[in-house]
Amino acid sequence: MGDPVTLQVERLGYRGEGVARYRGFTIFVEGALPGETVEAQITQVKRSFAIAELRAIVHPTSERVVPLCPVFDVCGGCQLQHLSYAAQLQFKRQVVKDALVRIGKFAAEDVQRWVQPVIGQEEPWRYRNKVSLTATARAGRFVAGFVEEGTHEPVESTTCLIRPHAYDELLQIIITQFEQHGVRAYDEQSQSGDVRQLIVRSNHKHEVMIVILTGMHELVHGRELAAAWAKQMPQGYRLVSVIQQKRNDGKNGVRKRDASEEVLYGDASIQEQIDGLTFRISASAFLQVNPIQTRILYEKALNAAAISSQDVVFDFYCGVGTLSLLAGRQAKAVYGVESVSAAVEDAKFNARQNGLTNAHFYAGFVEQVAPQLLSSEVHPNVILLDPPRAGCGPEVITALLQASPQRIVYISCNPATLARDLRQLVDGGYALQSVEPIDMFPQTAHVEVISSIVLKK
Ligand SMILES: C[S@@+](CC[C@H](N)C(=O)[O-])C[C@H]1O[C@@H](n2cnc3c(N)ncnc32)[C@H](O)[C@@H]1O
Repeated sequence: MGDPVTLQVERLGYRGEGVARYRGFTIFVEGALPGETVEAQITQVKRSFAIAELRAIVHPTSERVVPLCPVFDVCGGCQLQHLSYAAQLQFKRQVVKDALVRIGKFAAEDVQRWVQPVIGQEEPWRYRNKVSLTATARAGRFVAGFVEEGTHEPVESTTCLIRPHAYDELLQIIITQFEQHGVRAYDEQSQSGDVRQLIVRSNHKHEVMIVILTGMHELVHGRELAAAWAKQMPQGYRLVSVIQQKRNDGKNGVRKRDASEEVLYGDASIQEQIDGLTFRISASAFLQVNPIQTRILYEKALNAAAISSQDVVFDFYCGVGTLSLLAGRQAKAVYGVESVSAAVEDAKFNARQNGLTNAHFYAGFVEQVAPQLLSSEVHPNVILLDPPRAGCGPEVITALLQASPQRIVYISCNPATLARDLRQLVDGGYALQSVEPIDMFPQTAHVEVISSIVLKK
């Protein structure tokens, strides 16, 4: 503890930190890159690993680049801005391969064959269509930003290179008006103040939704502020919705589900177009955050699913029905399941507004709905899975194995849980055909993966 050490960095850990060996210990050094010799100081020692703080780079790698963001060192939003984009993509492919070998226990030669190169983004900056910023009161000021890694503290910055340029001006307008009207950011210490989170989302037409997350109380001046923002939008942008989401934080900070929503301006939702279909998205509903890569993600997923007009498709974890309806254009029928009830209402509305009468949506947890749906008389040939980071879990996989569809396309944002679930599917009689990683989150350590799985004859 406290020792200064010189380390040879061997690889990147899955969170993008440099990994080195020192006296039998694995040492994680944030900011260090593979192939580098660095000086670091040990700051935490655990049983089998230690954490060290980077002090100096003795020999940098040729893949090191200067991070463009002024707060890259502290902000938890990006982890890889110091690594060339080509090397970021190689790293992400390796993360997927490692998870399949270590967690999925698949043979390295098979994994090498299955895992394709990562599909990168031509312009890997300013790609997000949504930001969720944590708000805090700091020296009497309203601060909102991505949090510092491992803390709840937002990092203050006037810009962010993974969100649209116009958001800089937009957020400045919102925050200035909050300050002028005495709307305060929530202060954890005194447990007072109004705004806990600020969410901005926009679509390809540059229509904007602002969501203000507060406690259960009324937001004083909320409607006036929203109307004022509508008149001050950055050039080319139009405000279409301002929502106050009220949440009651239960004991020990556990968030109770008795949230309510109030429309302070415009509509309760925003619309987005994907591949010729129009989707309504409510404030609490999920939408992929990188619209350019999403089109590729869906195209690859649908190719892997190879849906014909005879196929019955189940889309588990379906959000507002984006993939379900794209699949529904080709299928005999599609059935979507999603836990956020507002998203399910959006999905039903989206089926109607796109004239797709063969799509059906159910609200509930896949763990509970899937076994019922799969034991009913509707038999799926194709199942699409797109779970959150936790993956599907054993009950869902067991229900899938019993239903035995011919094809499963599993979209995952977490290679570790994907590898765990794939192992169960393969042991249950499926064969893994291909694993296509796609970079939905350039500059971060996250990677999205599309896996194609077929029932063995
Ligand atoms: C990664 S998103 C995918 C959504 C959709 N496929 C898309 O591309 O927009 C995962 C979705 O699963 C929902 N979800 C999370 N846990 C769930 C569960 N246990 N059962 C049903 N839906 C769940 C989330 O609300 C979210 O909409």
